Amino acid sequence: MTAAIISGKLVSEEIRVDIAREVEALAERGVKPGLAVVLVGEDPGSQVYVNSKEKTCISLGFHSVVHRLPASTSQEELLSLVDELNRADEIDGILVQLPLPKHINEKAVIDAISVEKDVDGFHPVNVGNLVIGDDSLLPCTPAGVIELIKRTGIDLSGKHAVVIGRSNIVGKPVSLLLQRENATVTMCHSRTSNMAELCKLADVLVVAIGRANLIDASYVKPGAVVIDVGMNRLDNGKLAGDVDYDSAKEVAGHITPVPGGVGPMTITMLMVNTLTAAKRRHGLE
Ligand SMILES: Nc1nc2c(c(=O)[nH]1)N[C@@H](CN(C=O)c1ccc(C(=O)N[C@@H](CCC(=O)O)C(=O)O)cc1)CN2
Repeated sequence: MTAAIISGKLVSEEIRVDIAREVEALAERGVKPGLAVVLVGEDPGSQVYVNSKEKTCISLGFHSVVHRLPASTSQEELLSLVDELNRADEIDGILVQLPLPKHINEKAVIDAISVEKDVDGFHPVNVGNLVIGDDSLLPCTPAGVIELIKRTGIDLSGKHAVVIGRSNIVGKPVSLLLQRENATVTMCHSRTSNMAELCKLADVLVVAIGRANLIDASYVKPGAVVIDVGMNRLDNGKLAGDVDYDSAKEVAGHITPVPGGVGPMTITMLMVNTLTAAKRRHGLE
């Protein structure tokens, strides 16, 4: 049996309809959610993602500001812009596109963003709140992963989830969010010796390891939900996930494609966070 495809594109469209409706309701109360995106340098991938964020903001009726700065921008100049955006009344969310040029300390920049406007969910206070289970702005890709699993209708409670990858922006937060849903979570990484054996036990397998097509059917328990967070650009220019889709889909129950799976959810959850931040700032949540 071939797996059901979990389309991040379709789920994104559904969520965006709800967001647009909420934006209309907020407009009646004189509130327009505002997102500021800061891009430093000319990385082609980042330019595409930032353009897409700007377009999505506009299509949803958000106030959108994009600061495109040269690669030569100093850390002080960037911190001064963040400070300005922290104080700007029309801005509810701030996102500094990563990666930043090497001469800028990413942590210093993330730490400078106001916790309430940190729509990336990367600020240490938001990360800490995620760890202790308090309300916080959640990192967009991990939040998108959970949303995609929930929309399969499968209850995560009591399920065994295996997460491959322990990065701060995907693996660790995904594992915390899965635990929040009462899943039993196993973390695998590059030093895990019996990875295939552990993956084979997973009801839900989330792969964020950054190696194209590494996970094939031999890692997948029959009927499992397979979520591929990988985005690897191949020499032929094509995008490949970390999961060998054609092989894994023959064994999995549900699977996300790349492109069109987790990727589109990253921007959608950013819009959800911006809406949440706007409602909170205006006491409307
Ligand atoms: N400050 C941040 N920087 C970065 C983040 C982030 O969440 N915050 N994530 C990534 C890039 N990213 C958003 O910024 C992002 C990546 C991919 C997609 C997406 O829709 N991908 C498509 C394929 C697009 C393509 O062909 O290249 C898909 O998977 O279908 C959206 C957003 C790093 N930086």
